[in-house]
Amino acid sequence: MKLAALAADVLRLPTPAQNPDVTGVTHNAAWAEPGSLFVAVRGARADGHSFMAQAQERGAVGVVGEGLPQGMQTTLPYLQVPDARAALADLAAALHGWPSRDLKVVGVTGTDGKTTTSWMTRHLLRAAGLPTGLLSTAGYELPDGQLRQFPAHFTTPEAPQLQGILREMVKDGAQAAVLEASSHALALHRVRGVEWDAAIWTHLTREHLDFHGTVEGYFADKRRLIEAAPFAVLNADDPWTERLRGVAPQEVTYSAEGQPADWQAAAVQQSGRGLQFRIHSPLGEFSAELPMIGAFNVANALAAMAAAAHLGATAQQLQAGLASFDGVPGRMQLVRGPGGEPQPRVIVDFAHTPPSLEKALQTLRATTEGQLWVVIGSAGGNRDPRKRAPLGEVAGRCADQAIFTEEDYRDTPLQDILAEMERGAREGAHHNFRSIEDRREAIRFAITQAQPGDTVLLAGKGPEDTLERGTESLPWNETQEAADALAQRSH
Ligand SMILES: CC(=O)N[C@H]1[C@@H](OP(=O)(O)OP(=O)(O)OC[C@H]2O[C@@H](n3ccc(=O)[nH]c3=O)[C@H](O)[C@@H]2O)O[C@H](CO)[C@@H](O)[C@@H]1O[C@H](C)C(=O)N[C@@H](C)C(=O)N[C@H](CCC(=O)O)C(=O)O
Ligand SMILES: Nc1ncnc2c1ncn2[C@@H]1O[C@H](COP(=O)(O)OP(=O)(O)OP(=O)(O)O)[C@@H](O)[C@H]1O
Repeated sequence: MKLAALAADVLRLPTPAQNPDVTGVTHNAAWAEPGSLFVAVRGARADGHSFMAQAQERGAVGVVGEGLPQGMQTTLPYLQVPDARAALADLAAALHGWPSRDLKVVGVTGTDGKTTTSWMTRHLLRAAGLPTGLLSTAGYELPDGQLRQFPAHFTTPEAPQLQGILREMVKDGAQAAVLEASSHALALHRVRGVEWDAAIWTHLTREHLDFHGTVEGYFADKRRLIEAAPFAVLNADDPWTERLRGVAPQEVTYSAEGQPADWQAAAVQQSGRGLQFRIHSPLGEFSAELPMIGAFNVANALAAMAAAAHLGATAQQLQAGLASFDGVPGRMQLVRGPGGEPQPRVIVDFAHTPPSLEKALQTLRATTEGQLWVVIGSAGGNRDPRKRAPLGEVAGRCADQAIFTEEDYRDTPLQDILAEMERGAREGAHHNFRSIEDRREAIRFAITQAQPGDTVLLAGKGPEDTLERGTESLPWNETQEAADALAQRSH
């Protein structure tokens, strides 16, 4: 597009004196390419104007900003706007041809549950026959379902990356997209320029006050998603929902806790294999099976179903979709075994701090009839060495059997890490542990020794695809390792 057209049509500015062709837009000078427009953002740490020269060297053909700081100049055409981040988002959407207009877009916001609900929604939409893309903390997916990563990883990336990914989804045949919208993204206009079809609200608790200042500020930023959407899916169990009612032109509510709502869950049962419950909904009453752990996932499922139903999914499709949901990679992920004989339950989770390990083990304890096993290591290199002993203590205290093993020890002697974990367990007067250096062997040991009725938690690696051993980086797939060990058990 020509700079003059962007100035007039997108930024509502007078025609600039020079009129180069613009092929893209970026806020990061290091990412500028020949033909880029560089948006100089005044941030908390830097003023983007300091990087105009770098952007120009890389081929930028113009600069957009809120005004040149005193003493700074550029030979590039300079477009002055009232809000640089808003301009960045509008330009990105325009240069990518407003890809969200070609998609049914569902946004998900809230303090917890965004990633899980996004994954579930995209799975339900696919189960209903809609090729669907996904953008979440765990990466992004085109309709082919393969998880991809992008540089400078965010939950919600800056507008140029986000609009580029939406365009890629459209090119690959997506008809729908699910986007996790973080509060930072909403505050910093990263999702401005996305035309939503539905917005999901999970719930709100105190978080990120360093950035948003107050809970009110945090709420106001998150509320922006509901303000921008034509249809809202609101959590009747969350007190903040009272202040969201009537904000979107259309809305439905959901409740997993017996509140009056359009989508309700009743008779919730948790077992080792997942959740069972009844659903009362505008599509009728039906039963659901969800192979996930954690009662909060009932609420996430209701939200995902309400959004998918709005986009056309039927009750049957929702029911089948929930039953076949594989969870989010590496987040309390239930590993599917070979079937047939009873097996211990095996879970892969990325918990790698003492509090998250404790929470994961407590959650699993509630549905474990037999013994609870944990396989856990602690990273080396420049990673915090002070958590090693507390991890050992938590594992010893909260599990019946703890196996300490390697986890990306890098250049730190593995023996030192294991000795610290053992010390933590011993000082807590726990002696139910053993160390097995090789992670594969440790996993096989736990899974082959565990009995049906036991649970084995493989903690720390989650969805990571490498294992760092000294200077070596080995390909790694924890879920596959677990599935292989389960298969070996049944031979
Ligand atoms: C609080 C926040 O989100 N800040 C983001 C914001 O920073 P900022 O406005 O202070 O920008 P800055 O670093 O001062 O830089 C100003 C401008 O100069 C540019 N610059 C800067 C340096 C340079 O060498 N070259 C250059 O061009 C920058 O690209 C930027 O446009 O814009 C930057 C550029 O995109 C982001 O890197 C930065 O993310 C920081 C690193 C961050 O940690 N963000 C996290 C908190 C975040 O966004 N998290 C949420 C999820 C939160 C959750 O729910 O857990 C997310 O969506 O990922
Ligand atoms: N609906 C919910 N209500 C309360 N807690 C939840 C809910 N859903 C998930 N959680 C908890 O929050 C943790 C993170 O879930 P999830 O990854 O889905 O959230 P998130 O909002 O995407 O957070 P992040 O962006 O940090 O990944 C889960 O492991 C679980 O403990």
